[in-house]
Amino acid sequence: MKNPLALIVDDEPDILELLSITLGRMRVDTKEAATLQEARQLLEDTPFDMCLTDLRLPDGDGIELVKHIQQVKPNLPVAVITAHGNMQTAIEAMKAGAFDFLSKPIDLNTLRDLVKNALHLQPPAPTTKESDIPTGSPRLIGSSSRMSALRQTIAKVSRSQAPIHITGESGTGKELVARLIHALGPRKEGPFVPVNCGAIPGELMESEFFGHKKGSFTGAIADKPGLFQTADGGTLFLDEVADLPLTMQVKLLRAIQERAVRPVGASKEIAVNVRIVSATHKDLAELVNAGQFRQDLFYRINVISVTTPSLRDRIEDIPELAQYILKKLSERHHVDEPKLTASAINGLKKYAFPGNIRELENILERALTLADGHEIEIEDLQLPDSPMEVVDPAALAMITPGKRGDIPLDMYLEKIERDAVLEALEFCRWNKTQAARKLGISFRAMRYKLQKLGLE
Ligand SMILES: Nc1ncnc2c1ncn2[C@@H]1O[C@H](COP(=O)(O)OP(=O)(O)OP(=O)(O)O)[C@@H](O)[C@H]1O
Repeated sequence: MKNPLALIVDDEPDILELLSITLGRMRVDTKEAATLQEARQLLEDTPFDMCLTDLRLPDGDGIELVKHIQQVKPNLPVAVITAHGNMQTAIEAMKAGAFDFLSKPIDLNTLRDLVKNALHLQPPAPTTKESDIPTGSPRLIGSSSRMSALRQTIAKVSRSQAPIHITGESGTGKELVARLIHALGPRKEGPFVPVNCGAIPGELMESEFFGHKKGSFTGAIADKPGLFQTADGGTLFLDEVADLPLTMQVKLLRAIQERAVRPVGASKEIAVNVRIVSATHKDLAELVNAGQFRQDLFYRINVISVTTPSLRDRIEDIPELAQYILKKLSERHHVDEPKLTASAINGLKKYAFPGNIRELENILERALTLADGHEIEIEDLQLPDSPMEVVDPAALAMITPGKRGDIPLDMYLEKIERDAVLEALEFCRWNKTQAARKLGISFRAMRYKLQKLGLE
């Protein structure tokens, strides 16, 4: 089999030599160019598998070459070599289409990882096809133009190593998108490690992220690897990144920039090779303006941004999504898959879905238990008239468990749910994570309930 071929562009002969020897040992052949002009010429008549370019070249800027490659060979993975600590240009290059960067002085392990990643990159797909998605990965349902555009973005960004920030309302599929980006990229054999930044108690945060040495604090009975080490070779998904306290934001930025972490109580740093994907339903730029999120970290994690559309913005996807969810639910509950009547579908299309697809899942799960027969009627959906309306507190106070009287079932159940949630929150001094645990529900489900009940 023929060796892969890399184009290496630098005007420093020592660096070219270092690159060609290292790549040669990995059985990757190289062709060298010392200027932009030479690189452009070689690209015209040689089919390369990857390109590695310095940013400062005698006749121009390496970013120009990145842009040129995006135009003439958009499928060719290109990485840039930057001066030490020059994160700004590294970010600029990734925004222009570079899949990764390497800082000087060149660390050979990082170089080898980068080359392996480049050569593993899948042939590009204009859209993510079912066949590209490894079995067991979640599916992204919806044929609307918004979803087709999202699929194309996922296919494109999954090939890059650049940090991705996903924004979108609650329940719109941000974690699902993060999982797909991982599953379609060169790190798919590595771990995908999701972490809910809002759910880790402040005092444990450093040790959770970076690990700790035995005896470094009371309760540290053994060495423990942190999330960065667990995600080594794969993707670390920072969900609800806006909830990170400022002190932790500084430490995180350092770990991302240095590509190394120091476990609590350890004297040495450990190198980690992790791709960062983050998400939040909050407006990070606004939090930066308000001084609640560090601008430097914002720039570092938001190199490429992806937005998940709300369900209201893609109503046409509701029938397909609803049927897909019903199929999953019926399999899980071992019942026949029911069909939605036309009026049920109409009802769903008119509903505002503040909790998006997660709310659709909850509505359908409840409907599946309520419906008798093979059809789900609009009544089985129990759609609230005004989803986010906060119920009159005086009316709610009249409701006591066990005495429903003439009170509509929905309102009655909501009151009981609200009381249970409030009781747990008060018991746990409004610590949502502990309250969720006490109620036996996930943190996500808790957040959804708080929003639904107007308690946030
Ligand atoms: N396009 C889609 N097709 C199929 N299922 C979807 C789609 N989008 C979201 N889901 C499902 O909806 C649920 C919520 O998605 P997910 O947890 O990814 O949302 P999220 O935006 O990360 O929510 P949050 O902001 O609350 O963390 C999951 O069960 C997910 O599988």
